[in-house]
Amino acid sequence: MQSFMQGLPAIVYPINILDILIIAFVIYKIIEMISGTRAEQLAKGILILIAFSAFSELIGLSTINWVLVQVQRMLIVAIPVIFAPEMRRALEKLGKGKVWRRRRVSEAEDAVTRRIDRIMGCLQASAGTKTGVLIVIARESRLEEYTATGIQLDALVSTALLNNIFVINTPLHDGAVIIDGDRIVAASCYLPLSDNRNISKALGTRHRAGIGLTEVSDAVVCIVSEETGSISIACDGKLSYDLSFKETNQFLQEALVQHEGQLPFWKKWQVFQ
Ligand SMILES: Nc1ncnc2c1ncn2[C@@H]1O[C@H](COP(=O)(O)OP(=O)(O)OP(=O)(O)O)[C@@H](O)[C@H]1O
Repeated sequence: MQSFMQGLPAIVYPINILDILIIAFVIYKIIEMISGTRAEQLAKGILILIAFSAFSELIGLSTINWVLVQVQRMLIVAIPVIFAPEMRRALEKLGKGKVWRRRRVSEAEDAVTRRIDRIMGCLQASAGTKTGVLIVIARESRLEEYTATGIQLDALVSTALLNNIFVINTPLHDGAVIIDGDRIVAASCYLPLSDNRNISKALGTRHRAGIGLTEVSDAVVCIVSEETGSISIACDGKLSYDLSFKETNQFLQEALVQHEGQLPFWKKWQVFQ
């Protein structure tokens, strides 16, 4: 503690305040990122361990303190191994930032609206027949890693084709369809499952996979439940559950048409995909 105090500058310059504010912001973001995940429990456990270790040193319990210090050292090696998937996810979230997004061709509003109508056609038909559906609509984040897990299609988006893909017991019905622009890029794709503990247990893996992808990308994911026929949309790691047709349409319009309109002018020019 004393050495820490000695390390502090005698005069506080604006740069020191900026330094502290950046650290505070990073800690806040880490807490926000791990909240509701397995890592939250681990962080609490480590804090308790550090508190015990400091307390044992303070009152002179040298053997206990030695054990606790060794455990902490061991954790430095164990944590990256145990939490490799979570750390990968956290880095992916970091990469979700605008810096890494690709440039896209801007589309006319009516072309996006027409595509939404075709997707809505499939969602409505599937909700009626209680057919499980998982449709990913790409925005700016790159999704090649996920399209590569499925069967490549490169077909124009149409209600008939989407309906056909999700017919139960057909080769492509399992997994997600990924739409990018006016193309169905792939079907039967595997998406990363969300490990958020706050997701209702009533929702199964289809919903968890939909939410999972939106935690690591800016894609919008439409889900129809096979059990209830209800339509949900996952976006930014959150699920809007049991939406009416009107609400679904409105959500997609806002997420896709208005999103397109909000792009700064330099993003509307395609350079390289
Ligand atoms: N990681 C994944 N990526 C893509 N699709 C997945 C993934 N996990 C599950 N699915 C799809 O979800 C189906 C299983 O759905 P499950 O019944 O577990 O989920 P659910 O959310 O309860 O959906 P429903 O309400 O439709 O039953 C699988 O057959 C598969 O098509």
